This record gives sequence, C-alpha cells and structure tokens, in this order.
Amino acid sequence: MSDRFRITLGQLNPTVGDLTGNAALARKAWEAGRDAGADLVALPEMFITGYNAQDLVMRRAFQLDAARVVEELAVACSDGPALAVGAPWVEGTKLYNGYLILKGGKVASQMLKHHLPNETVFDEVRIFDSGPLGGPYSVGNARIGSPICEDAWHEDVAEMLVETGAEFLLVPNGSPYYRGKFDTRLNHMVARVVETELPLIYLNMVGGQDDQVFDGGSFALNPGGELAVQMPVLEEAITHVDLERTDAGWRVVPGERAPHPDAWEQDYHVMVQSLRDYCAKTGFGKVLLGLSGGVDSAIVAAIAVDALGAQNVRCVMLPSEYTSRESLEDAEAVAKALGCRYDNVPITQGRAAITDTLAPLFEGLEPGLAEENIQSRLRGLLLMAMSNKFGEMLLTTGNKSEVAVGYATIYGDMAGGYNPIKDLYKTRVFETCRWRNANHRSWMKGPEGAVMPARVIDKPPSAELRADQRDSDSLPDYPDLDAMLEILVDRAGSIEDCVAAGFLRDVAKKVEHLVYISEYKRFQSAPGARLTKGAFWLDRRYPIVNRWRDPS
Ligand SMILES: Nc1ncnc2c1ncn2[C@@H]1O[C@H](COP(=O)(O)OP(=O)(O)OC[C@H]2O[C@@H]([n+]3cccc(C(=O)O)c3)[C@H](O)[C@@H]2O)[C@@H](O)[C@H]1O
Ligand SMILES: Nc1ncnc2c1ncn2[C@@H]1O[C@H](COP(=O)(O)OP(=O)(O)OP(=O)(O)O)[C@@H](O)[C@H]1O
Ligand SMILES: NC(=O)CC[C@H](N)C(=O)O
Repeated sequence: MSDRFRITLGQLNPTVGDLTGNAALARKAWEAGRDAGADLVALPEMFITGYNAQDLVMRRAFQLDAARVVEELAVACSDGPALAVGAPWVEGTKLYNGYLILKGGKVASQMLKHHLPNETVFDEVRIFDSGPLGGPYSVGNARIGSPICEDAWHEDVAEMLVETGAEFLLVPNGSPYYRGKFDTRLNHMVARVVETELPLIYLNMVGGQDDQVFDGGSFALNPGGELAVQMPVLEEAITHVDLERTDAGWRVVPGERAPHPDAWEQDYHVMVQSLRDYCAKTGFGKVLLGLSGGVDSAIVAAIAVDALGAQNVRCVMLPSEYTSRESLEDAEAVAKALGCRYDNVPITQGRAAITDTLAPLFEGLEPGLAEENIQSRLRGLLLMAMSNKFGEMLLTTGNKSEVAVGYATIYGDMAGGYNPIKDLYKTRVFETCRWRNANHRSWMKGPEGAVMPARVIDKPPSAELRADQRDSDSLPDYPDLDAMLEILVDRAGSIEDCVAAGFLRDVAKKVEHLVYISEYKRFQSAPGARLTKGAFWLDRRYPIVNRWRDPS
C-alpha cells in the first residue's frame, strides 16, 4: 500500500450557467493533476453549475443538462485520477447540493450537503433538500470525508465522517468574501481538525458572481491546527497537495504558503475582480462613467481601469454652470493619470431646453430640488445614450454612505448597470484612494502612481447641483455619519447604541429615518461588490413601506 496521496486542488473561477465551460475548466485541472501523478483532483462546491445559481438550479431542464455534462466529464476523465466536483444531485423528487466523485467513467460516489445555509446571502433551504449524514468515500488507498462548505461550520457532519472511517477531510466551498472572513473560516476549520484529529483540506472557488466575490484562499491543516498549505487569495491556482501516511494517520506535507494581503488590499482587489468578472461574464468589454472631479467617480474610474484596462474605460465630464474650474481640472487630471479616454459634454444647453419646456407648468413656483435633479437626470440620459451607442456599460458611483441615506438622484446618477463601491463607506473611499495611489500590484491593469491627485481626495465633497453646495450642509460629517451607519446598518443596532457611542439622539434619528425612507431607491439601484456582512441587497432585506421607527 502506497504511503502517499496526492490531491490536486483547482481553485478556479466558474461561470454560473456555463455548464460546458465549467466542465472544461474541471478537465483542465484534472489534466494538470494527471500529469503531476495525482490520485484525486478536486474542484469546489457546485462547480459545474457555478455558484450561487439560485432558482436556476431548481429547473428540471437545467438539472438534466448538468447531469449530462457530469456524465460526459466522467467519461472524458475515466483514465487517470478520480475527479471530485460539486454539482446538483437529484433523487426522485429530492434535489441535493452534491459533491460527486467521478471514477472509471461514472459517478462512483456522492456526498450530499446536510447543513443548508440560510442567512446573509444564502437561501439554500428554499432550493435544496438536506442530505442525510453520511460516511466517507474511497479513492485509491484513502478514505475521504467531504463536508460541503456550511457542513464544515458545524460539528456533526465531520463527527459522523470520522466515526465511519474517514482518514482525512476535503471540504469543497462556495464561500464568498466579506472583510475578515478568512479568520472566521480558519477558526471553524481548526475546530474541526481539533475535534476529529484528522487533516483537513479547504478548497474555495474564486471569481465574481453578481454582487459576490469568491476569494479563494484555499488551505490545508494538520491535526492540532497547523497550517500546512495556503493558496493565494482572489487568484486562480492549481496546487498539488501531498499527504503522507504516518503511524498516527495521514499528514499533509507542508507546501506553498502564499501570503495574504491586508484588508485594504483585499477590498480593493474584490472591487476590481467583481467588476472584471461582471463584465466578462455578462459580455461587456467596455464601460463608461460620469467623471465629476470628485473622489467617488475618481475611485470608480481607477477600479474600472484596473479591471478592464484604460483603453476600455470612457470618462465623461458633463459640466453645468455650477461645475467649478477645479472640478474640470481634476476630472481631466484623473482621466489623464489613468490613461483613459476623456470626453467633455456640457449639459447647459440641454438643461435650458428642459427648463423652457417645463416653464409653463412650473410658472410661479420656486426653483428647487426638481431643477437641481434635472442636471443629474440629464447626465444619466446622455450617459445612457452613449452606453447604447458605443455598447459600453454605465457604472454608478454612489458609495455606501450615500446609498444608505438616499443621497443620489433616482433616474439620475443612479442610472447604470454596476456600482463597484456600493459597499464602501465614504471614509473608506478616501483611505482606499490613498492606498491605491501608494500601491501597485500585478493584477491591476492600470498604471502605477498617484492616479487620483491629492486635491481630488482632500477637497470637501459636493454634489455641485447648486452654488456653493456641500454634502455637509445636509448630512453629518462623513466620519460621524459612517460611524452611525455602521451601528444602524451593519450591526442592526439601535438609536440607544448610537447615543451610547456619543452621538446626539436627534442626529441618529435623522440618519435612521433617511435609511428607512431610501429603501425604495436601493430597490431600484444597480448591484455592486459585496465587501461586508452588512451589504445592501441580500444581507440586509427591509420592507419599502415601513412606518416603524426605533423608540429607544
Ligand atoms: N417610497 C417611495 N417610493 C417610490 N418613490 C418615492 C418614494 N419616496 C419618494 N419617491 C420619489 O422619489 C423622488 C425623490 O427622489 P430624488 O428625485 O432622487 O430626489 P431626492 O432624494 O429628494 O434628492 C436627491 C438628493 O441626493 C443629493 N444628490 C443628488 C445627486 C448626487 C448626489 C451625490 O452626492 O452623489 C447627491 C441631492 O443633493 C439630494 O439631496 C420623489 O420625487 C418621489 O416621487
Ligand atoms: N460634472 C459632472 N460630470 C460628469 N459626471 C458627473 C458630474 N457631476 C456629477 N456626476 C456624476 O454623478 C455622480 C454623483 O456626483 P456628485 O458630484 O453629485 O456627488 P459625489 O457623490 O460627491 O460624487 P463624486 O465624488 O464623484 O463627485 C458622480 O460620481 C458622477 O458620476
Ligand atoms: N456555500 C456555503 O455553504 C457557504 C456558507 C458558509 N458558511 C460560508 O459562507 O463560507
């Protein structure tokens, strides 16, 4: 009996619904494993369908198509290492989240997910049936147990596997990023190896899917919790992990230990990757955005250039009579530093035409919000006309602070298909700009250096919809606003919590009110990269009609 076992991990980027494309990726990993003498090649959870396929996976035709692709893959990979891959598994009327072991040209065994995650972004109870607790499967000289993602966040699945003879654990995951999540995962997995005294290999996918980004960072632990292998975050990789049989059982042979970047870098990388994959997977090669000379559109332009390359990003300045000379200079400076196309499309004429058209109706009424917002809406109209004409997707630029309090114009600057900074508070926008100006990485397609000039970051934020307007006229300063939003939105805290943190009750109540009354805007807003467990859309789901206010 051989004393070694080689497992090849495919930390790869599937596309939801691209069954044959995903199978081709699985086959590529299998070929790499075969060439490296692997016993088993492993892919993540639901790799064949892509994750999270949501209700798509409940369609009978989709299930049959996935089963056909799995059968063909099994035949194509019959002569070589076994292949473990996540895919739907149907038995009678039951639909499972399965992990299939392909050997000898067929599905030789399958693990069925038992714990269906049903919080934050997950709704698996709605989609899948819960599988029974089961035993391990055999590959070559090893008996392997595979708790599927959430299964490994609980004790019982691994406990049953060790009791029924598993010699090590291979955990396939579809685990999306939020800031600091790696430590949470590691803590759960260390708990499993300490309880079971078995080595554990944790395999995650990479890549963006709508709002979520799977951040890879796969790893292997030995009993006791020693980290033996660590793969890079947010990058595709195929890694061979060796196990050696010792008197105490299998042990992972220490291998690559890719360093993990800090949270600022990971957040920025997630925003770049999510936009890159959103475009690639929906078929857009190019994007455009309104570049105002402010910090939000500047960072969105930088993210877009880093994701797609300067040649694929159009920046458009649409000045009105309130646009300052500094804004014009700053917008041009950002576009120049990034190396992307810069168009100047004044809105004064169009605005005058609309004002004249409305004049008979608005006669005798004071000019106000309606007139201010016409500017934003006209920009939206012109940018969408360019989007149609040039086939470029329009990006929206609202940061999390603005999205939270509805500080954007619906059908105006909210027009667009994707918002890279939707989950990034304004205070973090400033820090992230500084980080990007000081750092460059190989995954960035944009140039090195201070691509967002200091003046763009340092000036007081203004929507420039009327003379001398400042965000701070109508909102608390961003450090205070963001601190209150962290309490009210991210931690679902109370007004009392805001008061305990040192904020005035009246100000906290105003912020709470703004958050509740802008639910309708978020409902109609573009999706954007999820960076936290408190992201708008799936993590936090509130009614639009809502009269309740916290009396605390
Ligand atoms: N519950 C509800 N369900 C459906 N629709 C609802 C609604 N409540 C209001 N509405 C509608 O929404 C309209 C009001 O929304 P909207 O027109 O957007 O206007 P509104 O939210 O009142 O104003 C936009 C705010 O965002 C600021 N702004 C604008 C542009 C850019 C930025 C920036 O810094 O990025 C900031 C601007 O200074 C202003 O304070 C109303 O006319 C009403 O018809
Ligand atoms: N003069 C302009 N030219 C082009 N786009 C503009 C202009 N003014 C606003 N926009 C677009 O509308 C968005 C909202 O901008 P606004 O200036 O009102 O507030 P902001 O949230 O402070 O954004 P920014 O920091 O980008 O200025 C901008 O990010 C930009 O995409
Ligand atoms: N796909 C899953 O089961 C994911 C749930 C798991 N708790 C995670 O986020 O990592």
